[in-house]
Amino acid sequence: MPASPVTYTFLGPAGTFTEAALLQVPDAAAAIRIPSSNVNTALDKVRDGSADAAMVPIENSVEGGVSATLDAIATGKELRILREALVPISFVLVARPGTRIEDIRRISTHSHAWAQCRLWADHNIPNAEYIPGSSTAAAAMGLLEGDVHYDAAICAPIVATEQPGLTVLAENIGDNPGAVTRFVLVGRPGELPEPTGSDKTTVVVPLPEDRPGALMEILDQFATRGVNLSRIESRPTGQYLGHYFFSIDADGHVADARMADALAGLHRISPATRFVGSYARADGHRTVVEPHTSDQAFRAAHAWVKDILSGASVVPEYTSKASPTA
Ligand SMILES: O=C(O)C(=O)C[C@]1(C(=O)O)C=C[C@@H](O)C=C1
Repeated sequence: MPASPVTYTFLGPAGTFTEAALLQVPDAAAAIRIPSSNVNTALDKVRDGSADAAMVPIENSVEGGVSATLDAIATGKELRILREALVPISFVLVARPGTRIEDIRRISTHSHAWAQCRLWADHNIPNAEYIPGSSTAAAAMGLLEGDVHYDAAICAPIVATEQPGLTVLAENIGDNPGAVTRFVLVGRPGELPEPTGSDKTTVVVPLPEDRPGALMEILDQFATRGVNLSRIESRPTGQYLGHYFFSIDADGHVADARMADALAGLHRISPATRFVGSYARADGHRTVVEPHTSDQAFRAAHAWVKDILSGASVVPEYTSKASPTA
């Protein structure tokens, strides 16, 4: 990324959970921040150079993967995930002053937010019709603009705090109190973030067709090299029925020998495999490395093969003692 000025875009407007994620990036508060109305627009701004990076949601602990993001980074001009951010999610119900819960006939919010408040809504506003919104904050701000056909919105508490024109009718209405959404900062290909020992690598692997055991082969590339997976999802490519790609997060950095070897294996099986990034984990968990999959073990193994090719003696001592023919 250029030194300065940095331009970030994010799923907006101000007050979204995505903006909260962006503000975790150390230089974001002082940078130029441009809201985008959806994930595709945000990523296109990165592709065409009008933004240096975009913060977008990728995974929710209740709802799972954010399809719009998974699909957008799997296709089109290549992008790279540069870092991740975790945001604890809690929702409030807001309306214009004077509205009572029993008055609500129509309610708007982002589809992921709605999915996380469904039980609460079933119990408390069972007859309210859901109107999809482009984000939680956009739904709330719509109430202030007046030109909307809904009476209430579900959004982050900060929107209600900063907008005196909104009344909070209910707090903590999420069905899962511990809900967390994972966001990623996406930029253009360039220098990779340094390995930290607590990293994640994201790849997109199109499933080879008409090949029995192809998925098993893909998983095996990670398993035999001791690489743990933290997320794997299949998504349709959109080309035709039955054509899928896998979006995978694996523990470790492409600079780690075992990860590089696993990715090379994926490329052999599925040459259209897309590397989406190696970046520091937000939770700081260190990658567990078995001794036989360490960088040192890979170096020793490669040196051994090199010796074989050069004609050097490569018989380990214990074999010569154990074998009567040695
Ligand atoms: O609408 C927002 O505030 C967003 O940042 C989007 C989003 C999402 O896509 O999941 C982010 C976190 C919440 O889970 C709900 C909505």
